[in-house]
Formats: sequence, structure tokens, C-alpha cells
Amino acid sequence: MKRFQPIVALDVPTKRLSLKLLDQFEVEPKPIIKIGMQLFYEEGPDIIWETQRRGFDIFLDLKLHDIPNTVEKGMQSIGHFGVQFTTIHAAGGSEMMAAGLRGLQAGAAEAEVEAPKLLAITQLTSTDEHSMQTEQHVNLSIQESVQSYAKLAQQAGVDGVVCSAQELAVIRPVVSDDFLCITPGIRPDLNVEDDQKRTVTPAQARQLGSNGIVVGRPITQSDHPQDAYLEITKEFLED
Ligand SMILES: O=c1ccn([C@@H]2O[C@H](COP(=O)(O)O)[C@@H](O)[C@H]2O)c(=O)[nH]1
Repeated sequence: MKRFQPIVALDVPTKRLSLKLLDQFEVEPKPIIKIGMQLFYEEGPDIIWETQRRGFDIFLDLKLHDIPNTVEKGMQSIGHFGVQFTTIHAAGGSEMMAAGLRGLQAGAAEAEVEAPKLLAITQLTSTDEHSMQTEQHVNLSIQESVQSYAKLAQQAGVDGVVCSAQELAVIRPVVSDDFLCITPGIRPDLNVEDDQKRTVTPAQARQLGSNGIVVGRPITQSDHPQDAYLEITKEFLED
């Protein structure tokens, strides 16, 4: 099973701070860098060029969720960037996901770059079963909801899902072997959850069969981000 190097969520407010962090990852394997809405809305595509110039692969996490036509056009623009991964919400439905995929492939073809892997967000790892049931009025367990989104995402043609590693046991039997399961909600110390609800350690994510872990604050807010990254990498990648 494919296992990527850890994906570091660069959730910082400015380019200056993000480049300061990037300069600390002079290590092999290099992390994949996740650029999310905070940094992208502040700095625009320039932050992508700067990160690419430093030799990092990019996970552009903008979580598109809108009507199919709007998502298709938005994804067409994302397809121009030459990033390796991007995201869409499975809750937008199969028609929206298929439109997003079409847009992404069209954009990548226009720019003559490889299309990114498209990943569908299932239930955010900050959601617990109680809030899902009472606020989204989903009358299922978290596991059933995530499994159902994973099936829908695969039918729509996307490359994988974002979920908690806690759900991998119910997803794997219903998707193909090459379907990617990327898992945030990673906490080396499970006592420190922040706003995450469905957490696992890097070692648990490996044992449960994650293809890639997304880690933000445990690395970026550490006094020694590179050491934290190397420790997490060891725990996740080494059998
Ligand atoms: O379900 C999801 C989807 C995306 N994320 C993103 O991952 C990182 C996690 O950051 P931490 O600081 O390690 O909590 C963050 O950028 C989220 O936007 C997620 O956590 N859960």
C-alpha cells in the first residue's frame, strides 16, 4: 500500500511566516506542504509558486463545495497550478464531485501539467457523532456516514477521501485498493486534541492503513518543528 511522507499543514497567516517554517524542512524525505484557506486567501497563488520553487509537493486544501458549474470552473483554475493534491466536499454530491474532477483535468491539460489527485472530504475530523446527528441531522453512525461518502466519492471518480484513520476499517472493504485515504486529526499526544474530535497517533494511523497523515499544530507550533516532523515521520513511515 502506498504511504506518502507526512503532509504538513502550513496554517500560518503570512508568506513570511510560512517561508520561515519551510526553511526549517531541509530534510529527506521532504514533507508534502498543505496550503489551506488561511494562507491562500491572504497570499494568493504566489504562495504556491514560492513553495514549489523550494522543491516541495503541494496539497492545496480549499475544500470546494458549491453548485457543479461553479465547482467545475473553480477546479479548472486549480488545475493550472501544478499541485499534487486538492480537495472537494463529498457532501456536495456525486454530480458536483464529477464536475470538479472534469474541471481539474481540463485545467491541468490547459497548463500541460499533471492533474492533482482529487480527495473528497467526508466528515471533518473536528465533528463527533453527537454533533453530526443533532446538527447535520444525519441519522447514522460516523462510521456509516464516512463509509457512505467514500463509496459515493469513488463512484464519482475521485481519487480518495479525507477522513479519520478511525474509519479506515469500514472504508477499505468497500473501495478499490488504489483508493487513497488521507487522514488528519493526528496527535502524537492524544491528550492534546485542540478542536479535533476523532484523533489517532501517527503509529496508529500507520497500523490502521492510512496512505498519508496531515499534521499541523503538533509540528508548526512546536518549539522545534523539524524535530517534531522527523519524529512523526519515523512513527508513521517505519514498520
Ligand atoms: O477532516 C479534516 C479535513 C481537513 N483538516 C485539515 O488538516 C489540518 C489539521 O491541522 P491540525 O493542526 O493538525 O489539527 C488543518 O489544516 C485542517 O484544515 C482536518 O483537520 N480535518
